[in-house]
Amino acid sequence: MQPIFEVRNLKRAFGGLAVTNDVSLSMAPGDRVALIGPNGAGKTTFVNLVTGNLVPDSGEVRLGGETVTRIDAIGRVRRGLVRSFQVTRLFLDMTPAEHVALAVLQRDGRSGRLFGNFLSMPDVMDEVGQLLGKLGLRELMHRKVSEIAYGQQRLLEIAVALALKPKVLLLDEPAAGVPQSDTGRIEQALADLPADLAVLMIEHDMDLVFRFAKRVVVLAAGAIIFDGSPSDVTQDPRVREAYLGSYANASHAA
Ligand SMILES: Nc1ncnc2c1ncn2[C@@H]1O[C@H](COP(=O)(O)OP(=O)(O)OP(=O)(O)O)[C@@H](O)[C@H]1O
Repeated sequence: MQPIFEVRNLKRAFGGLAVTNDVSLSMAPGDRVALIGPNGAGKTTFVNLVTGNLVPDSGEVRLGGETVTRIDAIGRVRRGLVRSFQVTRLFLDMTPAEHVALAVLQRDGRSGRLFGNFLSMPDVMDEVGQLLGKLGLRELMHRKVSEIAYGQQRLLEIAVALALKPKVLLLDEPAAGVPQSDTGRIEQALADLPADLAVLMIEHDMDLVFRFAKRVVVLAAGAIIFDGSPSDVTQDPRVREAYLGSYANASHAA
């Protein structure tokens, strides 16, 4: 299958430190990939380079066959490369319905109407209701974000990302900070993601990685040291040395 997403020989250094060191990666529609690696391995920097929040020193990012390396973050979102909205970027005084409605309007290029009463636009609100319903947030759609639980806020991040109709979704630790009792709902939301969506998830929780991912990519000191199946990753000596050594002593790798 043709890749929907490709990174070729991406490099970025800070000072003398090569934080992204010649990284190449490709994903096909429907892929479920976990990106793991020890603290400071360069995962966040890699995602920032991919989304257009950071500029690489060299290399290429391609989306659906088009080179997007020089296109800004908003242009990449328009082309279907979406990063999950972070809880820290949700507006506490706004409701889930408002967040998702704004994303729908932005996606459709109708953001000129942002200041209109979009809550009374039936086409928008039908979609908002459906999306929030799928994530179990329908009952809470008109509550303030500040009044809903942290796990529900994290589900709202996913709803906002899905409202943008992504082709490639980058999820940054979707279950981090969520109490154990609520992680099942996040996992269910991940399991229910559209089948043709390519998903790259950064995750420290290895149990979640093994349940979600069909493929695991390991980054260490800015370079990919493993790209293969979840069953092989634990056997790989370089991975064990770089990463899983610390995991062996804890149920959740840090
Ligand atoms: N803007 C910056 N200026 C200088 N150094 C940076 C900058 N951003 C990141 N780094 C360095 O790059 C390295 C990789 O950081 P990065 O946050 O990408 O790693 P990470 O794998 O996401 O780590 P974690 O799992 O802890 O979030 C670290 O050594 C970090 O200090």
